[in-house]
Amino acid sequence: MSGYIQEDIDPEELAHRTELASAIAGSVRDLIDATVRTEVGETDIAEARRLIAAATEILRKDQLPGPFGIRFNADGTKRSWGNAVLGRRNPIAPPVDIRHETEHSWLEVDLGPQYEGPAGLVHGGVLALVFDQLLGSTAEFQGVPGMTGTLTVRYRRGTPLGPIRGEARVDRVEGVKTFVTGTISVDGEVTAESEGIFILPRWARGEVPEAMRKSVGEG
Ligand SMILES: CCCCCCCCCC(=O)SCCNC(=O)CCNC(=O)[C@H](O)C(C)(C)COP(=O)(O)OP(=O)(O)OC[C@H]1O[C@@H](n2cnc3c(N)ncnc32)[C@H](O)[C@@H]1OP(=O)(O)O
Repeated sequence: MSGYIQEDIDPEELAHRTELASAIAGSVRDLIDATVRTEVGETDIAEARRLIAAATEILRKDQLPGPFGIRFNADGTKRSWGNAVLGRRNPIAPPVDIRHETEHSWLEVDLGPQYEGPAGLVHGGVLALVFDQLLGSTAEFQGVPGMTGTLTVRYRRGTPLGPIRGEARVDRVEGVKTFVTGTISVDGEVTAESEGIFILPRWARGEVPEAMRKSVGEG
């Protein structure tokens, strides 16, 4: 499948590139937050836009022709830097670090004002986004990966903006389908529950490419 690119980079160089990716995405994330919450007037907005346009021009000097894709080293170390949830170089991504334990996976992330839906609460679509990645990565880590076929979310109560915790585990595997369940909670109280059915697509049946099997160093 296109978009999966083997690109062996030695650890020192990779650490350096990761630092650069995180730094620029962090700056833009800060800019997004500042933009959502700014109260400055027309003159400051005009000046800010001029500086942002100048920064954009610098970044445009050398661009990929399309999306980042998923890049991996021969040892399986994976980079999903454009990913909307995990992406180290994607300012839209919170970004999330998913931790994998033997039986379950989890994440903790602070969702700020740029993820607002109802006043002061996280947008339901953002929670679905987080669930999709958390449950999908959980299936992948357990060696039963798939594309999201169906994702259901039950919103039990509003999720306040701020720190959230997500947890997920594989419930069962039926042929090419992996059923994963998860929760999002705030201060120990579950605010949303989800079930995902992850299906190993026809094109990946047979041998699952190693790059898709394990979430090693993703994001
Ligand atoms: C290997 C890749 C790892 C990547 C992990 C990244 C995690 C991130 C999660 C995502 O965001 S993925 C992006 C959002 N999802 C998609 O874009 C998926 C788009 N849909 C498809 O590609 C296909 O419809 C899909 C792979 C889900 C199923 O197509 P197939 O042609 O492989 O399914 P097939 O017809 O062979 O059916 C296999 C089984 O799945 C069932 N099935 C098919 N589509 C389903 C569906 N949508 N929901 C639930 N079950 C479904 C189907 O009934 C059948 O059940 P049984 O085995 O019991 O007979």
